[in-house]
Amino acid sequence: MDTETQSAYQEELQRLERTNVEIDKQLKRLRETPVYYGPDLTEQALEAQREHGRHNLAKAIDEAYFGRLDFQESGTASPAPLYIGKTGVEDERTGQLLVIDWRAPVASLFYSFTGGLDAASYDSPDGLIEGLVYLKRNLVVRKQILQRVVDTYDREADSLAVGDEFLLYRLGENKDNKLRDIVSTIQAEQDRIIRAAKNTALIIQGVAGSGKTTVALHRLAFMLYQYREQVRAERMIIFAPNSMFLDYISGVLPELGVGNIQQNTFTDWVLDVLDHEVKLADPAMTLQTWFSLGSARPVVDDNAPGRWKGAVAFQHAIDARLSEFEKTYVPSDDFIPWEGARLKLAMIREWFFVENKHYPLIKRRERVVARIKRWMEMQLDKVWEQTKKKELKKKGAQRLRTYLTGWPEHTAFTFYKQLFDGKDSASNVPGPIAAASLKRFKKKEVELEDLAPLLYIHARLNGVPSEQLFDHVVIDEAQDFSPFQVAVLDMYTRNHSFTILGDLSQGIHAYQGIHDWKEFSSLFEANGTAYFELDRSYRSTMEIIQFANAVLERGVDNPLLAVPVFRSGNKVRVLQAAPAQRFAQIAQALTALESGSASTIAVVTRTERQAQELHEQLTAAGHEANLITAHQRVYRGGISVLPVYLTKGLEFDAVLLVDATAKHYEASLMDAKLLYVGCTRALHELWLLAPGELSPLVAADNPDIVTTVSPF
Ligand SMILES: Nc1ncnc2c1ncn2[C@@H]1O[C@H](COP(=O)(O)OP(=O)(O)OP(=O)(O)O)[C@@H](O)[C@H]1O
Repeated sequence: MDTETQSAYQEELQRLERTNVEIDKQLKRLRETPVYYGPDLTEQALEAQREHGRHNLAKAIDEAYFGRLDFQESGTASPAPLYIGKTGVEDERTGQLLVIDWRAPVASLFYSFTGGLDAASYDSPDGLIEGLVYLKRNLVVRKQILQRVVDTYDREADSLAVGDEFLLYRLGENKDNKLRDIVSTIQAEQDRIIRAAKNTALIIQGVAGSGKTTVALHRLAFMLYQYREQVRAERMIIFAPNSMFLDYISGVLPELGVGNIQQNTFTDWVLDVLDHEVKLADPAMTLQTWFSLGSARPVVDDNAPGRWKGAVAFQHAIDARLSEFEKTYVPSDDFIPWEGARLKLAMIREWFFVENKHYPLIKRRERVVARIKRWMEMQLDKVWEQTKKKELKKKGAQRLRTYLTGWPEHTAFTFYKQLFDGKDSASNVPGPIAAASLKRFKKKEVELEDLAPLLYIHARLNGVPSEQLFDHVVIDEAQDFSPFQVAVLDMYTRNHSFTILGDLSQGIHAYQGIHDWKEFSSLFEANGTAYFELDRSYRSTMEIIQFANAVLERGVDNPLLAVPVFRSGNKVRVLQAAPAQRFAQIAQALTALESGSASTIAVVTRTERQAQELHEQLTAAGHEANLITAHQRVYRGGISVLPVYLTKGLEFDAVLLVDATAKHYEASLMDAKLLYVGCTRALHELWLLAPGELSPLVAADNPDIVTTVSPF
């Protein structure tokens, strides 16, 4: 350590000790205060405050803060150090802020400031505050101990740019089985998204590893801080592609001190709302079909069932059918409960179409039927003779039952099925889709692409109760969502408040997902949506990113390429072998990677069946590995064997991509995206094995980033 670093370290050590003592003192006092369980409302509110304090201080006690920014606000005499942490801490005696919550307006300077001598500014509740930044310092504190002090900007120093040194140190670390928070190194372009206004449908196109998932989770934590009066955690939701992915990201929000946010898949959420009236066909079968090899794979175009049923045009067809249905829903006759009593059709229509117009269809029916019953009661009141009255009452009830058979009580599913029976010209469902759908519906089974239309019909028939409305919705891997899915989610979301994120280059579910973000933005008012692009990739080394970019360039027209953060590592290894050597080569490569420093390793196959077979072989050969299939709910880390399409969203220290051959990855758009997804999962090491002719998507001829030399 040079003298300057030494003195900075000493200074920070003393300051940290003072802060730790204060946090300790406050936490001790709060823990010693008996918990109030009584009925007094004021006491209850005070107890809630104390509990909040206990929770926050317990978080702050190990790691009080991670950053320092010296800022001189215009009009003040000297710079003041601001310490930024995961939660704010106040000196009880002086009221001075010892630690500033990373979500507070002033803390945004720590992230948005990118260097230079010019004035910096941030938005505060009192307007724009301007001033000069003198120092930006990163601090690593673990269990109250100061481990590292790194100055990333110093006004007095030679270089005035904010340095990447600390970021690179964090990116170079190994990963375990959970995604982590990034509060100490949020980048300026990510911070803009995290702090974007609430009532907007935010659409984010971000390259692989650009931090989309991480940023979305931080955005939720920010919203709960900034808009605490308007949003509740339990009314916010994250939609992710599968349960294993949800498990993988489940650590971030608690690390940020946020609990109770719903995390779900679109499928499970819809099935719940529909009260499990239908069940989903095994998604593993769907995946196996769409990810089968070469010519076995069905054609992906706008007539693929997912694209067709996910289109806004289908929503409009359903709208037309619902309007038609509404017009003809009410029976066409007067209601005659018994001779001598007649309820005119005009009256029933008046109740249905005028008086209850604002209710959803099923509710309207319920209200009108209740009204008819009340009308019958009134007619019966006019009859004095009790036996007669009883007889008429029975008859009336019977006739009402018959009358209502012409007025069926539809569920979303019974209504939806009709669209496919060929009698309905408005829906115009292509023959093959209708036939396949009806076959499934007989078993009360539906596919993923049926869920949005079903929920839409459900909402139109029954309305959306206010307790089912979300305050904010995050859709991760949104390129795999259809416009219809987003449109129906919008019905369940207050103020169109969305964070929609994904990467078109990773659109491997093109048979159901979008091809352009405009398919989503056109669903919202022009001034209610904002679009961001993230093109820097933080996950992988420079070599891996350049290699993966080359894969994309070979298979995709005008690809969105990732810009690597300058973190250099080992070259990507591309090793060829004879087909007969396949397993021996995989086993040797895995053993070599296991002996390195990687904590998490993925062995990536092209299909699920290959993953199962390889897992068996590896286990028999003594490797301890977890097989990941479409049904997996928990991600365990260590060595995972999985098909390439299930690696989406995950990351591993090392990736061993087997079967990188021409047979498994053709020169096609879909295969290029698949291979790109597989390659971009690697943080530090990427190895590709090709037992046979090398895939035309793989460029092994750039010696700066690729080696073909076998280490074994
Ligand atoms: N500002 C940052 N500081 C440190 N690490 C970061 C930062 N941004 C992203 N990362 C890291 O980069 C990796 C990728 O992040 P994340 O999974 O959120 O990206 P993504 O865009 O959702 O990726 P993909 O689309 O490829 O699944 C994670 O390990 C994350 O911790």
